[in-house]
Amino acid sequence: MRLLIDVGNTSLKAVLWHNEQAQPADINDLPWLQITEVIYACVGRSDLLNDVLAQAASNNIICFEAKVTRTLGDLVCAYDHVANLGIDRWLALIAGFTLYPNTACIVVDAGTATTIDVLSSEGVHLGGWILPGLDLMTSSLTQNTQRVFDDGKTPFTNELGKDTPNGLKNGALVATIGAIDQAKLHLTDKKTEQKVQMIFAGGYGLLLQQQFEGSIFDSLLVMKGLNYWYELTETV
Ligand SMILES: Nc1ncnc2c1ncn2[C@@H]1O[C@H](COP(=O)(O)OP(=O)(O)O)[C@@H](O)[C@H]1O
Ligand SMILES: CC(C)(COP(=O)(O)O)[C@@H](O)C(=O)NCCC(=O)O
Ligand SMILES: [K+]
Repeated sequence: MRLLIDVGNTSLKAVLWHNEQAQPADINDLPWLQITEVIYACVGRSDLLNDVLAQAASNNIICFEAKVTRTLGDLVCAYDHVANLGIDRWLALIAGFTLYPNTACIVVDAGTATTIDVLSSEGVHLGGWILPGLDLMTSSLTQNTQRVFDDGKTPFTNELGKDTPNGLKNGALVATIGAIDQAKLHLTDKKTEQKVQMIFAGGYGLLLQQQFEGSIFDSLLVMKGLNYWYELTETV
């Protein structure tokens, strides 16, 4: 089985991949005798990987770090400086392109930051945006104002705010929804009326997905991308 690790800015996630399925992994108690390789991606603190990579080395298990490249198969990165694109964004795009071939996609990964990436049906990454995640949007306001406060229990909804906590929370949500709506404008082709698949991932992915009809939430999107990255890269 394969150990897949995704280090974000809030948390490190690990799964064991076996028979085309993911099972949760306890990073402090790994079945090293059954692990064949470690594939990892990191946009957060790389020192969080020190222990696990040292354990892999002492078990003679090979480790691969996923990196962004200009192309991967038919997928083409929008950035000129490809190394600057977050690897988690590239992996989510790899997964979107593989799971929805020949389909234009909007890929949203809503964690510490919310990233929105636009992918043409041919696999051309047209670019994207980086927004503060919902928690960062609200905390930046509560920390930099005297009177804007959160009560820790008000949910994010798309209603108009009628007190400070729901003005704050709902403002963050609708700002994010509005940005995702803007992404659609970059794919709309009146002549072909192409289908656009919206794909959500990350800690706030399910909440955002519920705002868009016909969209999907895939909590394993980045992990699937890691797996595809390895399968598409290894043979080259
Ligand atoms: N059910 C949930 N599980 C995990 N994180 C959640 C959940 N709901 C909201 N969050 C928020 O999502 C963020 C973490 O998302 P995640 O995608 O793991 O981030 P990152 O990839 O940046 O580490 C945090 O801001 C957390 O508060
Ligand atoms: C935008 C991100 C911080 C998102 O990270 P996350 O919210 O998953 O922790 C990460 O993809 C990143 O560091 N990107 C580098 C900048 C870029 O993509 O242009
Ligand atoms: K993210």
